[in-house]
Amino acid sequence: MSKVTSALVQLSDAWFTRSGGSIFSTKSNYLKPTNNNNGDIRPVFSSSINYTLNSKSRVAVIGDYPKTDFLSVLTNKFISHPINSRTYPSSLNDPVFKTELLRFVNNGLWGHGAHDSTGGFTHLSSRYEFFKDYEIDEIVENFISNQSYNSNIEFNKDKINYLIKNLNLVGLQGQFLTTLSNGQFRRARIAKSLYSEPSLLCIDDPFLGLDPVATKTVDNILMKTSHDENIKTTIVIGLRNQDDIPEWIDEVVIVNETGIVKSGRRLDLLDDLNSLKRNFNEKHKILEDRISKNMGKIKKIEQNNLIDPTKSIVEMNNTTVSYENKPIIKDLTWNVKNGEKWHIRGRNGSGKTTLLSLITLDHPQSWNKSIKVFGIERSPGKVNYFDTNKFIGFTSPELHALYPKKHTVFQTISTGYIVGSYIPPTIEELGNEKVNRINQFLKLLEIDNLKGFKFGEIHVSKQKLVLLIRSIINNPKILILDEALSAMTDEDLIKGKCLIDQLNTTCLIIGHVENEIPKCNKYILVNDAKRGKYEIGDV
Ligand SMILES: Nc1ncnc2c1ncn2[C@@H]1O[C@H](COP(=O)(O)OP(=O)(O)OP(=O)(O)O)[C@@H](O)[C@H]1O
Repeated sequence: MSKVTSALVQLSDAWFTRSGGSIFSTKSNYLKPTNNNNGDIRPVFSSSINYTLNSKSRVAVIGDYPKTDFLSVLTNKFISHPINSRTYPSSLNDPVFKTELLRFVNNGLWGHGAHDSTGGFTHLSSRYEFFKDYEIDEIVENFISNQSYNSNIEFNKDKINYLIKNLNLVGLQGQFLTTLSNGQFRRARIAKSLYSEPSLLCIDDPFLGLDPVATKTVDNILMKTSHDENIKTTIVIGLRNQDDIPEWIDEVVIVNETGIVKSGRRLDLLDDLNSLKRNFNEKHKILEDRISKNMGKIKKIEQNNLIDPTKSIVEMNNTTVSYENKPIIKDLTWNVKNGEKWHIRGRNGSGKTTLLSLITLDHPQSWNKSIKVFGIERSPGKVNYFDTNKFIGFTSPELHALYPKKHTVFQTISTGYIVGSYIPPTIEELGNEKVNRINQFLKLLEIDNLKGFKFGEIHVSKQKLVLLIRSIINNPKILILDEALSAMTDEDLIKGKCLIDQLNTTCLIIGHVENEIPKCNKYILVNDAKRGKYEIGDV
């Protein structure tokens, strides 16, 4: 019994549903939930769960998307059946007991618009200000300490300085939140969660979209917090089967759709963890073969996309972009030829997204005569937003977070035919040819069964696949993929990569994780430590 006293979460023969339903008898003879395909009342896992999470234990939950479900179970997001099969210590009645789930991708189920699933805000750089539907901006330091909304709460300057230093946010404290890069914003969100010291903090994919240095930084602070007995927060992280598990993790819980497959000390389960990775690699290979064969058919759809490889598509000639006199892009001379596939490299905050937003005219400083896109100089009268973007396909974390969740998958893809609007055209407006093309892509990627589902109702990974199809549906001359394949499941990732590999469109690709990057033949390294010096080469 002594363990129970240190238990933070206790699951005893517990079943879970995403929302309330009447599948359980209200009497004591509780019924096993039926898999009746009836929306939310299906159980989250197909078997019951027994598990104890002890206070200050260092745990990683490993699995494909069920790991997110398991973290949701721990943080009280799902309903337990019977109700008392999940218990927290008596301190649950204590107002300071708090659980939090931090996620970096919004699946649209728990949040809308610029709000994300944890009630924070979705990163929305100034480059995409036109997406904003209400004012969300605030200073980084206030965001972390929650000052903007409650200036009466105690402000612990030492703690904030410690977090800012240890999450490498020095110099950014006074910057507006919406101006942070993706990686900077994710670190700020981790700082905010750590600042509020919840009793239990579950972080799903804590290293998502981080460069190797930032990954180490985040790893370090999570390790320190986990070991520091003066900080009451217990940290649980969610990782995919193929991810490396940090050494400071003592305990792992391997999950799949059925529930817990195995749990125990990390060092005792090394064989199981290695076999998960091996399976992942083998499955990856088999899937790659199958999908790439299937994807060959895309060539047929794309055959009229003839390309002259000698033609320049993007030219920058000594281009400079500055924020408050601080250059982010400095004297850049860059030439992208038709059909080339570029990997845009560089650390978080180095300026990769800024660079690409110059091309789409999303950046206020894109009207710069040193830039030519499709051979046309950037000056008012010569180019306009709509004509330029007619030929550019685009997907990014910002677009994903803010994309309306209420349209069907088919409608979502159909908006790829329209520049600057997210209102889907009618079938009549689309016409047969476009309707067929959408259907062909849905079929090739084996997601035609999702066609009528609402975008917000499908899994995050499938949402990313849908946005990828949306970005290529109008046969773009330039395809901009900003972290397009991150946070995808194994199978969807391979599908996404194979799809991009088959296209002969010019591609500009941002991605930090090697296996999430489609084949590229060129790269440019944006180096924030050496502004004005760019490494450009063949891959
Ligand atoms: N309006 C602004 N004022 C000041 N700094 C800004 C502004 N907008 C962006 N920045 C800074 O410009 C830099 C480049 O941001 P950008 O989003 O292009 O980086 P990135 O390389 O794409 O990063 P990540 O890999 O994290 O997505 C960042 O350091 C960011 O804080």
